[in-house]
Amino acid sequence: MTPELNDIDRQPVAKHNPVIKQVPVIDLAELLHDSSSNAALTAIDKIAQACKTWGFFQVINHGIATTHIEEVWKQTHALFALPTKEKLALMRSRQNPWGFYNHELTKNQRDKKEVFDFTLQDFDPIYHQANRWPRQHPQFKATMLAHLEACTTLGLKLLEAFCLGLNLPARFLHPHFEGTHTGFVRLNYYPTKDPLAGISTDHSGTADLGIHHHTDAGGLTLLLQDHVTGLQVYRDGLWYDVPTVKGAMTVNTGDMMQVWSNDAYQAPIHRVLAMDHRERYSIPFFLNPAADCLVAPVPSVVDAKNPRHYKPIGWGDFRGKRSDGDFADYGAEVQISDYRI
Ligand SMILES: O=C(O)CCC(=O)C(=O)O
Ligand SMILES: [Fe+2]
Repeated sequence: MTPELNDIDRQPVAKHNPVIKQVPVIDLAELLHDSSSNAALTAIDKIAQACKTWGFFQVINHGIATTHIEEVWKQTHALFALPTKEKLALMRSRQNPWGFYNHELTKNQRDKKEVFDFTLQDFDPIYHQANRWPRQHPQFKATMLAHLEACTTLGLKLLEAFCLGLNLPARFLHPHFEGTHTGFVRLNYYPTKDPLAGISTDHSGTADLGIHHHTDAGGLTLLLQDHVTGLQVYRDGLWYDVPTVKGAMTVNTGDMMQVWSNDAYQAPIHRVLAMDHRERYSIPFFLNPAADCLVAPVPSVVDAKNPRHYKPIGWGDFRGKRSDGDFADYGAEVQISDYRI
């Protein structure tokens, strides 16, 4: 499929970078310790404000141990350093999206990256498939599953702040997630060389970006970035760099949060530049609702002046279609705009 001529990815990069000043770095210490304290209320306010503007913010003192994060990075580097043949043995398929992939598409264009995806062990109510794990690194599986769990705990805490910011009870959305969520972790590797160089394949379209522009499909995303910049967010016709902050996790809202909030919160359009000089790694965790969840604007955020903007979206179906589009070109990728009233 030919990309649209007027592609968002061809818009200019901002000369000044207000993201650095405006995407807040929010200290979660008080929120995690005593969510009714004044400092926690300030943090909740900042989170809601960020969700209504850039859709991005960074969190520090997020409760995930530095030693754990270091181990996650170590295992991530080791995975992508495996010989190509061994990575290809972990390759995902259309039926089973878990494992390695080196020619992922975003909006039907090939990304210059390699990825490795996994979900909860023995719980996959959308695809009913098993995780793939590398035999060569026995510690990998335990480290990664611990990471999924740590991110889930933090993600559910942030979900409370997201709800409070919409004047909903803190745990209003929890029934769609707790014990039933379909979240997953992705390891991203952006090499300087095209990952398909030297591999014979019919997927040879140019990969001119690390990830082409997209919004994340689910509730919210918790991202570990390494020290190499490359992530950019799109706003009003311009692209802005999202800085890397040592020890922080970068958070952004996803499509389902935009739908629940009836557009009060924005799922930001973002992308990653192609790495030409320095390789880059990142590790997003996508907190996604239960497979059978029907996502629709929350009644209390809708009124006569601000009617419902979306028809209900069956999460399992939406996610399945998005993952198909990542795998291969099956026509236009599904978007929440397809459900707009
Ligand atoms: O690599 C990054 O910083 C962002 C990755 C991302 O947007 C994604 O995997 O959806
Ligand atoms: Fe993303």
